[in-house]
Amino acid sequence: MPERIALGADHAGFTYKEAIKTWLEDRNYTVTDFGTYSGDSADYADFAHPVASAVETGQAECGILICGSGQGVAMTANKHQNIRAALVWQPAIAELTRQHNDANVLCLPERFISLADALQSVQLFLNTEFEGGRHQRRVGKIAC
Ligand SMILES: O=C(CO)[C@H](O)[C@H](O)[C@H](O)COP(=O)(O)O
Repeated sequence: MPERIALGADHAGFTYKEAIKTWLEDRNYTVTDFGTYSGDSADYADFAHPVASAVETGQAECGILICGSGQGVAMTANKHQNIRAALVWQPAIAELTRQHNDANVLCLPERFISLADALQSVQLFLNTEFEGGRHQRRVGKIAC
């Protein structure tokens, strides 16, 4: 299970990023926080690229990104090779995207998910194994 987590958000994900960071640190995860560091308006790509790069290079074992809808950070992170960034809007999807997609970046929409569901999604994302098997074959076909 991952221990080193890269974290990032724009202004619309800042509040949940801070809550998720506290949740992770309370559980002894090693967190690298790539910002943003306030609620001032910011551009999601400026945080999604560094998080995706950290996962790509192995600095972090997985990433968590938050913006208003989750879409901007997911689109940005998925531009990176070997990144499978999953937009998650309820906890069951977090579990499923680990089991079936071997997702390595969790993308959350702060404006459309409760904090309780976001934290439960983080917990499931970090503690669910990839099932492999037929899913490994399918994941292998994603990269182009
Ligand atoms: O990428 C997004 C939308 O697809 C994110 O939700 C952003 O956080 C959002 O666009 C920010 O919007 P704002 O009006 O600048 O607060």
